[in-house]
Amino acid sequence: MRLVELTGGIASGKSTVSSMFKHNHIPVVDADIIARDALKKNSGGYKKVVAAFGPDILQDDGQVDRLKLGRIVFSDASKRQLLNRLLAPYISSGIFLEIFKLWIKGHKVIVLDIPLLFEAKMDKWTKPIVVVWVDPETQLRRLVERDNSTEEDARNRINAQMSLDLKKSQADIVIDNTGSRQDLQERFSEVLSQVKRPLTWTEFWLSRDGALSALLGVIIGVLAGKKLFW
Ligand SMILES: CC(C)(COP(=O)(O)OP(=O)(O)OC[C@H]1O[C@@H](n2cnc3c(N)ncnc32)[C@H](O)[C@@H]1O)[C@@H](O)C(=O)NCCC(=O)NCCS
Ligand SMILES: Nc1ncnc2c1ncn2[C@@H]1O[C@H](COP(=O)(O)OP(=O)(O)OP(=O)(O)O)[C@@H](O)[C@H]1O
Repeated sequence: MRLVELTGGIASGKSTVSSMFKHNHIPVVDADIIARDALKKNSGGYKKVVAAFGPDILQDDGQVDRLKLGRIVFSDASKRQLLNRLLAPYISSGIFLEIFKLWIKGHKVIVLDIPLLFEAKMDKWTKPIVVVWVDPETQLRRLVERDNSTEEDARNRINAQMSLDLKKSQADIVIDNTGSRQDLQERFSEVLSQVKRPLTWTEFWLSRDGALSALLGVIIGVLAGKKLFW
């Protein structure tokens, strides 16, 4: 099994690239969706976060007001660390469960869309690491336009993450998404062929079919050994 990491900065274009993978029938595990589930009303993460941040972060319907919580954590590093610490176990177990479900189905290449891969030190488990990079001005402009947010809120969110240049320096593959969508599509086609190249032996043994072949090999070996000795 090949675990391809797709990461980058906020609004650098990860979701846009992950849609391209899905269009090419490669499954994507989206950590943002798992993190959203971890904050849904009455979930374990929700209870811990409400206990720590107080009922002021709730909407009238009892759900977490994400905009409000975002304003709090993206302008205060210690509160952000607290939120990360409370949700981390739910997010990592959610990611693991999704990978396991896809493994059971026999998928050999799985893309993990994890924005905070490096910050969470999860980068040792995936290969290759694909970083979607944009220049800082484009990132700020796209973030403000997409979220209809103030420039100050957008800057706070960008500054809450490790610098995109540092992430780029640790990538196996860089997708520069500063240009047009057409440029991105062309670069994506090159990346797709790298991601879909044949599995290495190690990747094969880690896939469901590889594990079943190994198990079958062991069973045959044991049976053959018994026949020889009895
Ligand atoms: C603070 C929250 C409620 C704000 O929700 P909101 O709907 O406004 O944003 P959303 O969840 O869509 O995140 C958008 C982007 O913000 C960035 N981001 C999210 N959480 C963080 C964080 N703790 N630190 C730095 N950047 C973050 C990511 O690039 C993400 O793609 C939410 O982001 C959250 O619960 N964050 C903590 C969980 C987490 O770490 N999520 C990232 C999964 S790896
Ligand atoms: N090459 C491009 N040209 C113009 N707009 C783009 C391009 N790529 C992405 N966008 C737009 O930029 C915005 C950010 O992209 P996207 O949502 O894919 O980023 P992201 O990295 O997934 O963000 P987040 O970290 O918040 O999840 C979106 O509105 C998207 O439509």
